[in-house]
Amino acid sequence: MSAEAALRPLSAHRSPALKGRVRVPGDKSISHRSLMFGALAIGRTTITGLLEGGDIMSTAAAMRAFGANIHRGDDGTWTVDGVGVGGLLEPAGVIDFGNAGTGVRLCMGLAAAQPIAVTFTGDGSLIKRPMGRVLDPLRKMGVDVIARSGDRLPLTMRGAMTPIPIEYTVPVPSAQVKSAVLLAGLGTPGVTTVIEPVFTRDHTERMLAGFGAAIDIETAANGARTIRLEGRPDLKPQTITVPGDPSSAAFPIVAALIVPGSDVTVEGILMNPSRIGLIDTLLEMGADITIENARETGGEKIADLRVKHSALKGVTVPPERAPLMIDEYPVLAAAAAVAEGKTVMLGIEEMRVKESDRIAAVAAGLAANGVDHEEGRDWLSVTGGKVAGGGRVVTHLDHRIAMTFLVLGLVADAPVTVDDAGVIATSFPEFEPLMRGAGALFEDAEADAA
Ligand SMILES: O=C(O)C1=C[C@@H](OP(=O)(O)O)[C@@H](O)[C@H](O)C1
Ligand SMILES: C=C(OP(=O)(O)O)C(=O)O
Repeated sequence: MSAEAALRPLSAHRSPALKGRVRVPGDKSISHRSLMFGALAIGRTTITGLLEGGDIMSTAAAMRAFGANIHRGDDGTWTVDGVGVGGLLEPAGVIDFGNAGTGVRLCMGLAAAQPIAVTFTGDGSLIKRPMGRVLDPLRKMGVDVIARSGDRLPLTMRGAMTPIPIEYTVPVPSAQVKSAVLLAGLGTPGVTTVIEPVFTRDHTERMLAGFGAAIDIETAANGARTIRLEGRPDLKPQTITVPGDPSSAAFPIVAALIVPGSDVTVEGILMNPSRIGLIDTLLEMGADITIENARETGGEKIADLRVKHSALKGVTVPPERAPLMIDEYPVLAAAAAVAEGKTVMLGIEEMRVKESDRIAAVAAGLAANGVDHEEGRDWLSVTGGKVAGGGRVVTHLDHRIAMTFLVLGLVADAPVTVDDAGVIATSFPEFEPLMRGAGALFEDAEADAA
C-alpha cells in the first residue's frame, strides 16, 4: 500500500476543557519485547495489555515467520508459544517491519546468532533510518550483511554460524542498539558485554532477567553501566501485564495542561525511571500533576497521574535528560508553545533519526502555526505565547508529529491540520476516540490538492 493512498487529514479545533479518566494502551517497548522474548522461551507466555498498534503487529508477524505460535484470544489476551533460544526458523519471505525501528533493530539482534538468512524491509520512513548502528556490532559477532548504501533497508543478513561474544561500548545513547547486541548475545556461547556510557531505557535487561537469563549489571560512579549476559540460556515463559505507555500518555497529559479548565486522570502509567523525563520536565515548568495510587506490577512501578490545566513557564531541558524522554520532545514543544518564556531543549540530535527528522518536522509545524522557535543541529527552542494555528503540518509517516500538532490545535486560534492521522495507529490506535471522549474537538479535513 503506498503511503499516499492512506493519507487521512484531520484538524484539531480550540477545545473546551478536557475532563475524565483515560487509559492509554500498553507500552510499546515492553510489548515488542514481550512477543520477542516469549518467542525465545520454551513454553507458553501469556500477555495482557499488549499494545495492538501497527509496530507491534509487525513484530507479531515477524515472530510467527520465525516459527513462534502467536494467538490473540477473544478477551484480548495474547499467547506466545516459543521455540527456544537457538530455535528460530528461517523465514520463507521478506520480513516487513513497516514503521517500527525498535522491531526491526531488535529482530536483527535475535537473528544474528542463528544459522539463518533473513531479508528485512520497512515503509517509506524506516528505509531511510540508519541501521549501521546495529549492524556494526553484529558484524563483529560474525554476521554477514548486504544492505543498501549507508546500511539502509532493505537488507539481507546471514546469521553467524559460530557467533563470537563481544564487549561493545554503545556509541550513541540508544536502547535499541544496546538491546540488539544483548539479543545477539542470547544466542552466542559465553558472555556478551555491553557498556552504555549513558543510561537508556532498561526494559531488555529487566525482562530478560524475568525470563530467567543470567544477566549482571554494574553501574559506575559516572553512571556508565556494564551489562553482562550469559549466552544460550533456557528462557522460561512468563505471564506479563503490560503497563500503560508513558510516551502515549504524554499526549493527553500535555493536552490537559494546556487546555484551560482541564482535569484529566491518566491511569496505570509505567513510571520506570528511564521513561519519566517528560514528567520531571513538566513539573519543572510548573505543571499541576499529582501521582496517585503508585504501585508495582511485574517489577515495574506504575501510577495514575492526575493532570490539571496549569500556567506553564519555559525551562532549559538539559542534554542528559534526552534518553529519558527522547520520544516526548515533540509534544513538549506543544507545551512550550503556550508556556511563558522560552523552553530550550539541548542535546537532542537523536531526534533527527526517528520516524522523521523530528527537529525539522516540529520546527516546520510550529512555523506553519505561528509559533516562535529556533532550531540548531542538536537543539530546539520554543517561545510561548498565543498560538495562531491555521497551518497544515506534514507528518512524514511520523505518528508523534501527527499527535503533537493535534494537541497543539486544541489551543490554537484557528484549526491546526495534520496531513495524515492514519499514521497514529503505529503506536496509539485509540488516540482519537480517547481524546474525543475527554472533550477534544477533531474534524476530518480536506485532502491536499494533488
Ligand atoms: O528500545 C526501545 O524500545 C526504544 C528505544 C528508543 O529508540 P533509540 O534506541 O533509537 O533511542 C525509542 O525512541 C523507541 O521509541 C523505543
Ligand atoms: C522512535 C520511535 O519508535 P521506533 O524507533 O521504534 O520506530 C517512537 O515510537 O517514537
